[in-house]
Amino acid sequence: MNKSTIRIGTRGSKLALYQANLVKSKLGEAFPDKTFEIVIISTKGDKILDVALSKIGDKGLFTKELEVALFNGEVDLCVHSLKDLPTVFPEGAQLGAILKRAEFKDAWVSKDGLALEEMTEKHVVATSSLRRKAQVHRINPKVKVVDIRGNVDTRIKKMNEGHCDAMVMAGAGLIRLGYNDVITSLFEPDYFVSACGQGAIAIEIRENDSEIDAVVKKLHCETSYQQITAERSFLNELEGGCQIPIGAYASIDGEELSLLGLVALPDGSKELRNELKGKACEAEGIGRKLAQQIAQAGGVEILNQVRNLNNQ
Ligand SMILES: NCc1[nH]cc(CCC(=O)O)c1CC(=O)O
Repeated sequence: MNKSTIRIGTRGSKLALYQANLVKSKLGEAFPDKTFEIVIISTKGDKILDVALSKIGDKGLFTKELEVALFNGEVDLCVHSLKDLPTVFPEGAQLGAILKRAEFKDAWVSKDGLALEEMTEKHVVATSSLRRKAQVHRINPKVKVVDIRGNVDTRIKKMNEGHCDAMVMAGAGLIRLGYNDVITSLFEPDYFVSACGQGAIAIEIRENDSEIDAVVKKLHCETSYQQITAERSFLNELEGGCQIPIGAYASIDGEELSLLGLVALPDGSKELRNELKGKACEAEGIGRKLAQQIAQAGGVEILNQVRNLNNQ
C-alpha cells in the first residue's frame, strides 16, 4: 500500500503544533510527491489544567489519545515532545525517529532579571516539575516554590500578573515559540540537571509499519538517539515518571558518551548525582548502570520517600 496522504497526529497546543509543522515541512521536503496533513487530537493532559502535574501522576497523560488515533488508523504517525513519552511504548507502537535535538537546557525566566541565588524569602518561583522544584530549593533554600500549569503563553502571562517572580521552563519550548527574550539565562547541566529527553522531538509509529518507518527515518538523528537512549534507560531503570525528581543529560564526544544523572527529594534536602562514561553505542547499558549505582548509593530510599509523599 502506498498511501498518498500521510496524517500526522499532534496535540493542539501552540508548541505541539509548531513541532508537528516542523515535521510536516521536513517530510514534505524529503518526499515532494507525498502529501502530509496535520490532525489535532486532544489529550487528558490538555483537559485537566487546574491540577499539579505531580498530583495527576499519570503516565502517558499527553500521549495516550494520540496512540489510540494511531491504532485506529486516524493518523499514521504522532509527533511528541520526547519528554512527555513514557519510557516504554505501548504494545503496537514504536519509536520511528528522533529529530536532531534542539536546546536541552532548562531556562531561568526571571521577571526582573534577578538570578536564583540573589532571591530572598520574598521571592516566588513557579514550576510544576518536582525535578525543578528540588533543584531550585537546593540552589536557594530561601525562595518559595509554587505550582504553575498551562501552556507557555499562559505561564508568562501569569508571571507578569504577579503569580510569581520567576519560572524554570524548558529552553526548547520557549525558543521554538519565539520567546528567546524572556530567557534570563540557560542552566548548565552540572548546575541544574535537565529532564530525560528534554528538547528532543520524537515520532511514534505503529509497530511494523515499514512504509511509515521508512518515511520518518529520513528525519532520524542517531547521535540524538544515543543521548536520549542513555537518559531514558536511566529513567526506566529507576522506574521514574514525571512525578519523581529525576534528571539526566548525556553528552557525546566522538565515540564517547558521558551521562550525568540526578535523583532528589522535592524539598531539595537530599540529592544524589553521578556521572558515567562509556561507548556511545552502549547508551542503554550506561543508563541502566548509572541508575543502579545511584540506587545503591541511597537513591532507592529517596525514591521510596518521594512515592510516599505522592500518596499522601
Ligand atoms: N512538560 C511539558 C513540556 N513538554 C515538553 C516541553 C518543552 C519542550 C521540550 O522539552 O522538548 C514542555 C514544557 C516545559 O517543560 O517547560
